[in-house]
Amino acid sequence: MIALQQVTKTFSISPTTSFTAVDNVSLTIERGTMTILKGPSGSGKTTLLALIGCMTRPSSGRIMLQGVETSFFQATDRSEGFDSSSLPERFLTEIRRSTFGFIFQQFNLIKGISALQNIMLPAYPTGEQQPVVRQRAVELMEQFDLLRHCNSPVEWLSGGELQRVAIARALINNPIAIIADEPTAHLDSQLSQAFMESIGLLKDSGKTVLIASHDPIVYNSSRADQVVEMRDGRIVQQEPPV
Ligand SMILES: Nc1ncnc2c1ncn2[C@@H]1O[C@H](COP(=O)(O)OP(=O)(O)OP(=O)(O)O)[C@@H](O)[C@H]1O
Repeated sequence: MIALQQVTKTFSISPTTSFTAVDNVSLTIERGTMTILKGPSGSGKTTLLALIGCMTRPSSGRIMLQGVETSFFQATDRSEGFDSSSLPERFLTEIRRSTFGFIFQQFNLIKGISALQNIMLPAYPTGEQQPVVRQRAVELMEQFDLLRHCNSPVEWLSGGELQRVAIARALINNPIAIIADEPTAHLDSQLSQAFMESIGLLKDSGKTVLIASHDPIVYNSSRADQVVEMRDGRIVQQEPPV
């Protein structure tokens, strides 16, 4: 479903110097599987997630997303898929919205608005009818046992509830894939386990899951299908081996 071919991302850090955060990475992620990126701080995990999630463009190499069901996609020869590294910006944005749901470190929920409104937020730019989005958000709140907090400002919620709001928000546009960056960084081990259980259920429902983490609870999880270890922007080990 997701294939990276010799992807490199280089940042200019001054007029004369550049830094290569992701260096010649080739990786295949099958649909409906869970892939964990592990590695020390600065090894390029977040940058690789951003590349896969169409949030930034590679300096070189190709990123292919196949079988993504958007109208744009359907108008294209599906057997060839998309090379997201060569698409114009607005198509990238559309693909990002319809393909990926994002869970960030510290969850990035907006204080002062309700849990329900937080969950609905990623759907606003799609122009979908509000009552339809609201109904879907309510259903997600029910699924994640959050209904009684529908109208609570998120600052009233516990750590576990915030985590479930973040997962529900990532699902509001019914994405094919979930991308999570260090989702357990601020959770105790019990909540981290709970997170992996929830995310494992999403995998069981057919979602592709991609997580960057240096938490052993995540990368040692029995739910992972593939663990990719990074160092200095490169893949240094992959389980199972390719
Ligand atoms: N926009 C940028 N400009 C310059 N350097 C960057 C930029 N973004 C990331 N980097 C550098 O690229 C390297 C990889 O960063 P990245 O955030 O991908 O690592 P990481 O493995 O996710 O680290 P952590 O586990 O600490 O989040 C780091 O040295 C970082 O400073």
